[in-house]
Amino acid sequence: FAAAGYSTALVDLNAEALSRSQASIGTILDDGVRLGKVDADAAVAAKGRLSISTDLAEGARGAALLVETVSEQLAVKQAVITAAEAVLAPNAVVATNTSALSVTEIATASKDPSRVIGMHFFNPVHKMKLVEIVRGLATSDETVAQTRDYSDSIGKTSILVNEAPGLTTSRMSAMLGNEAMYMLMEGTATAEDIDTAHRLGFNHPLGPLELGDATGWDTRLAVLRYLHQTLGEKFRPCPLIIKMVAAGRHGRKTGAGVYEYRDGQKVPNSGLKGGVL
Ligand SMILES: NC(=O)c1ccc[n+]([C@@H]2O[C@H](COP(=O)([O-])OP(=O)(O)OC[C@H]3O[C@@H](n4cnc5c(N)ncnc54)[C@H](O)[C@@H]3O)[C@@H](O)[C@H]2O)c1
Repeated sequence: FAAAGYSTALVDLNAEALSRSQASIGTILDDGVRLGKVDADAAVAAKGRLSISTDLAEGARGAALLVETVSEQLAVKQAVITAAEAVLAPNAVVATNTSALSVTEIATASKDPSRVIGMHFFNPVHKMKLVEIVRGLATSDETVAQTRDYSDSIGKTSILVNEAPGLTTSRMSAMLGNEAMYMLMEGTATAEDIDTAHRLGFNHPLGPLELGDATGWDTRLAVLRYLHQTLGEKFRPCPLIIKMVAAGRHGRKTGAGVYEYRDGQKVPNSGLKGGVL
């Protein structure tokens, strides 16, 4: 937002997280200048437009747009929205970056739920073009249009999702990862070949098994269980995922998932063998 010309306030209760964020945004802009993607003066101006604060009332005062990205807990998000609304500009758009919570439910904390909407960004945010805009039950057409304009103005491509479990991206990604694990479990192909098939056959930057290792199969399993509960049988978690999580093979972060990792690097030919059940 700061790079696109908006006066931007970054708010967090944790002062250390705030300084780290400000420093990392500075590094991203400096790298952009070095790579010739960002004009040097524009980078200086963007840094100048970014302020940090541990005080929500100070950071949000008079703002036309709030994008809350606090911890993925309903009560925390609702409390932030209630507090921010006391100081935001009249008719401000209140956006939530939630990945899995209900925008409709978050909006019940607002004095005007028609102004509340989902604005779901993807990591790393400065590189990833997509924003999923999520319409809750009460979100107005005007709020959708304003949010689309904000998204366009920062150079993102937005899609509109009528609130549903897993939106579009998490739902498809969960299905793909689950199916890949069923194939591995059945011995259809090796882990390496299943990932290669997706990278070379579909031009996916990562195969579904290495992506699951990066995301963490514990997180994946939680998402699948939620989708199974809300959307039905087709999302039943693959038994191999349940087994791997029980064994502590959560992925990169535990040093092993479908593959093994040494010093953060994938060990060649370390994929779980097919037909393991
Ligand atoms: N991590 C991702 O890749 C990703 C991608 C898309 C969306 N999201 C969503 O973004 C949100 C944040 O995700 P995260 O992974 O950064 O979470 P996180 O828990 O790592 O960080 C949350 C931050 O919120 C701060 N915070 C908590 N309560 C606060 C309060 N009352 N006021 C101000 N700051 C407060 C914390 O200090 C912390 O810095 C979640 O809703 C998540 O679903 C995350």
